[in-house]
Amino acid sequence: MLGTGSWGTTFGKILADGGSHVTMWARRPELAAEISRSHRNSDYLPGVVLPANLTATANLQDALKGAQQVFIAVPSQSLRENLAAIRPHIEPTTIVVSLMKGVERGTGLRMSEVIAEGLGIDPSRIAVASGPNLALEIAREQPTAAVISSQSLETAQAVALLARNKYFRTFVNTDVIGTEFGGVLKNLIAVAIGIVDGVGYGENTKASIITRGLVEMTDFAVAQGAKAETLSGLAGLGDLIATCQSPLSRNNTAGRLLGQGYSFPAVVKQMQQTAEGLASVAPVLELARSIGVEMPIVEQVKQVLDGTLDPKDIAPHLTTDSDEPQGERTNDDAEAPGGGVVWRSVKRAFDQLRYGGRSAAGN
Ligand SMILES: NC(=O)C1=CN([C@@H]2O[C@H](COP(=O)(O)OP(=O)(O)OC[C@H]3O[C@@H](n4cnc5c(N)ncnc54)[C@H](OP(=O)(O)O)[C@@H]3O)[C@@H](O)[C@H]2O)C=CC1
Ligand SMILES: O=C(CO)COP(=O)(O)O
Repeated sequence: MLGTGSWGTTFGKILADGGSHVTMWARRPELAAEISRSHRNSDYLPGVVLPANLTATANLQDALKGAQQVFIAVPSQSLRENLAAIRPHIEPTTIVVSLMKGVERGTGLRMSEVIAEGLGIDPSRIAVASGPNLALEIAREQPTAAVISSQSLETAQAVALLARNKYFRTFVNTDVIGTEFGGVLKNLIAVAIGIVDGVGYGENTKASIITRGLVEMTDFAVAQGAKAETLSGLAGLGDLIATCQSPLSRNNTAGRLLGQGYSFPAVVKQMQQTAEGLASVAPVLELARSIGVEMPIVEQVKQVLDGTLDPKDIAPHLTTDSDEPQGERTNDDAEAPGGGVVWRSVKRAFDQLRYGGRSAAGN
C-alpha cells in the first residue's frame, strides 16, 4: 500500500483484516515507525488500532518487494511523480490498484490511465476501487460495500477476493471509465453541496443539486464511454449520497468553508487532508467542453472557487439559457442524452435496498 493517509491506511486495514500480509509505504519514517510499532496512525485515524499483519516502511523498494498487488492512495496530482520512483520495482505480474478519485491536471487523464502510462503496464493489470467509502467509518468497521473495476474481469476478481472481510464487501465490474468518473464527479457535487450548506440553504436546495448532479455526472461519464448503470451503482449514486451527506467528507467540508465566505486559498490552507474535487474542477470542465456536455453545477463551483460568483448566488439547478420551461431530463425525456437514466438509477438503487439485488456492477 503506497500512501499512509486516511484512505491508504484504512484500505490497508481492510486487506489485512481479510487475511493478507500488508506492507505500507509512508514517506515519513516516523509515521512508518508508529504504524509498525504501535499499530496506530494517529495523524489520520485517531483511536483506530491497526491489525498486527499490517506493517509500514519508509523504504519504497522494501514495500514493493514481492508484492502480488500494489495499491496506490496518494493525492492524484502527485501520482505521476510517484510512479517514476515505483516503476523500477514493479514485477511483471503485479496487479496495480488505484484507490484515488481525481483526474490529472493538464492531461485530464484518469488515474488508471496515468498508471498505465507512468508504469508502462497493460491496462489488464490495473484495477480501480471506488464506492461510498468514507475512511473513518470503515476504519471503525462499519459495514460498507465498494466496486473493484478492471478491463480484465479476472484482475477485478483477484483484487475483490483480497479486498473483502466481515465489514467490507466488494462487487466487480469492467466499466473502469464509469467507476473512476463516478468517484471524481461526486466530489465536485459534494463541493457544491458544501457551499450551499455553508450559505445556510436547506434540504430542498441540496436535494435539487444532488438529483441534478447525478444527471450531470451521468451525461459526462456516458459521453466519455461509461455505462449509465455504473453511475447508478455504488461508484456513482452510492458515493454521491455518502459524500454529500457526511461532514466527514473533505470535499463537502471545503465547500462549506467556501460557502461561509472563506476564499479558495484560505480553504486550501485550512484543509489538512486531500480534497480532490478542488483540483479536478478545471480538468473536468475542460473535458466537458471538449465533448459538448453541459455541467452547470460544476461551472458554478468553479466560479465560486475563482471568486467570480458570490456563494449565496449559487443556484446551478436553476440555470437555463432558455425562457421556455424545460422538460426534466430524467424519466420524462428519453431522447435527451442521459434521458431516463436517473429514474432507472433511483429505481435500481431502491430495488437494491429492497431486494438486495446482486448485479455485477454493484447496482
Ligand atoms: N479518505 C477517504 O475517505 C477516501 C479517499 N479516497 C481517495 O484516496 C486518495 C488519497 O486520499 P486520502 O488517503 O484520503 O488523503 P490523505 O490526505 O488522508 O493522505 C494523503 C497521503 O498521501 C501522502 N502524500 C501527500 N502528498 C504526497 C506526495 N507528493 N507524494 C507521495 N505521497 C504524498 C500523504 O503523506 P504525508 O502524511 O506524509 O503528508 C498521505 O500518506 C484521494 O484520491 C482520495 O480521493 C477514496 C475513497 C475514500
Ligand atoms: O471518496 C470519499 C468517500 O467515498 C471520501 O470523500 P472525501 O474525499 O470528500 O472525504
